[in-house]
Amino acid sequence: MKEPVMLTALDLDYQGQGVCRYQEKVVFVKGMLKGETGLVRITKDKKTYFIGELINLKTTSMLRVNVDNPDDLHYAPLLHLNVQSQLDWQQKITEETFRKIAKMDVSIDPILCDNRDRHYRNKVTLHVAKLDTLKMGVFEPGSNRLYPVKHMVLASDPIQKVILKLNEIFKMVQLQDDTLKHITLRSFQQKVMLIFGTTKPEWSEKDIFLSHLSLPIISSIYQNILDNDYENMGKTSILLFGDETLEVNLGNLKFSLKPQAFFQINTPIALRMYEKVKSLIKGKVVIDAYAGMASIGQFISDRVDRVYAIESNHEAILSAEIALEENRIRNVQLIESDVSLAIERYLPLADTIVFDPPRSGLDDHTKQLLLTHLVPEIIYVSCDLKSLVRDINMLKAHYRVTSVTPVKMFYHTIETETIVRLEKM
Ligand SMILES: C[S@@+](CC[C@H](N)C(=O)[O-])C[C@H]1O[C@@H](n2cnc3c(N)ncnc32)[C@H](O)[C@@H]1O
Repeated sequence: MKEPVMLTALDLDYQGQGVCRYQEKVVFVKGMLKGETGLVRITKDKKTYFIGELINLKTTSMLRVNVDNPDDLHYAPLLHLNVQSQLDWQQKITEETFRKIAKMDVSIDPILCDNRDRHYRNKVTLHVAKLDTLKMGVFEPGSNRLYPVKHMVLASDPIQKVILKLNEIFKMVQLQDDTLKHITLRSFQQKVMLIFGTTKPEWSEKDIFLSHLSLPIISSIYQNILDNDYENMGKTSILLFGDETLEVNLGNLKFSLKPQAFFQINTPIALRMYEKVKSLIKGKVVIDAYAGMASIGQFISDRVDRVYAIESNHEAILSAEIALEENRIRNVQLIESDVSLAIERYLPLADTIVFDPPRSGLDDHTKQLLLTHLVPEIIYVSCDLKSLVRDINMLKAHYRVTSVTPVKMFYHTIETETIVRLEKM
């Protein structure tokens, strides 16, 4: 459709897009907030809905805040919405998702949040693509167009310093070797672990980076060999410089992170989330499933008799072993396995199971088992509302939801984190 049309957004959907109506169909428009009117070009007709592109706004919402660099919206798509409205939006989409997918009216607890909405990310992955020379930036979700990143408002200060340095290198040297695909930066306090993701071990421009990256805040540099095109991290990591691990603290606990070990990206909020999980648990023998470095298992270990922590990533298990030793925790047993393979053996031993799966949620085998071997209590921590509610929809025949707590882990983005407690009926 060539001629732009004037539309008003009636709502803000779960992907942070304005929801308008045109010719009896819904139009999703990125960048529009509820109540705003603007000139929109319909770019795609998808049978049941349209996709529109905002040309300009005629009226703006009181909830809108000024964004200095519009390119930041590619990785922080809610940056133009004030923070209180982001919290309200997350509460609302949590309630709606339960209603739409599971046909459940649940009462939602107040969202767990703090007042640090910028520079909170302790981990950032930037992508590298070859244009005339190599460029470093972010991809717009769902596209392979790279937007160069100079300053990242969500990244921690030390990560930001290293991004600036990397930009200088990209500008100074006309890099050509597209073996380099990703750059991941992890930080804690003033230390940064830098991980170059390459398609193969031979990488001709490695020494250029090593000779220019002499910042005191960089405590380690790794090269990680990618196993495929769609994951940011492969199984093999080669230490090029510095310490093997990045030392981090979570409350009184210490962890030594290896490049692939999962760690929550917003440390103060993660601490509040773990405190909440701990306060919900009533059982004494707990399975920590999808355990990472068994951070939840270790955090709750002083309140329970025994924890079985199940995790499939070998580096995460190695990091967990070191942490258990350092933290002098004796009642957490690590099980290196896929959850779907180990769950059958451990489920009959436990009275609580904590799930914290990746975005895809629980596998069918695990869900079937939960319906035949009823466990008294399930705490489900999830970074994906849809898979969480889809799984609860299946479990609701035998479990009742007793609390739902949204967590503001990812300010200015459409990512959500939620804790749900279920108990056997
Ligand atoms: C969202 S993280 C949660 C980690 C941990 N609970 C925390 O708070 O740090 C999910 C973890 O599940 C692991 N994982 C993914 N698929 C798995 C599977 N099928 N079986 C066991 N672990 C898995 C990942 O390696 C990752 O460490």
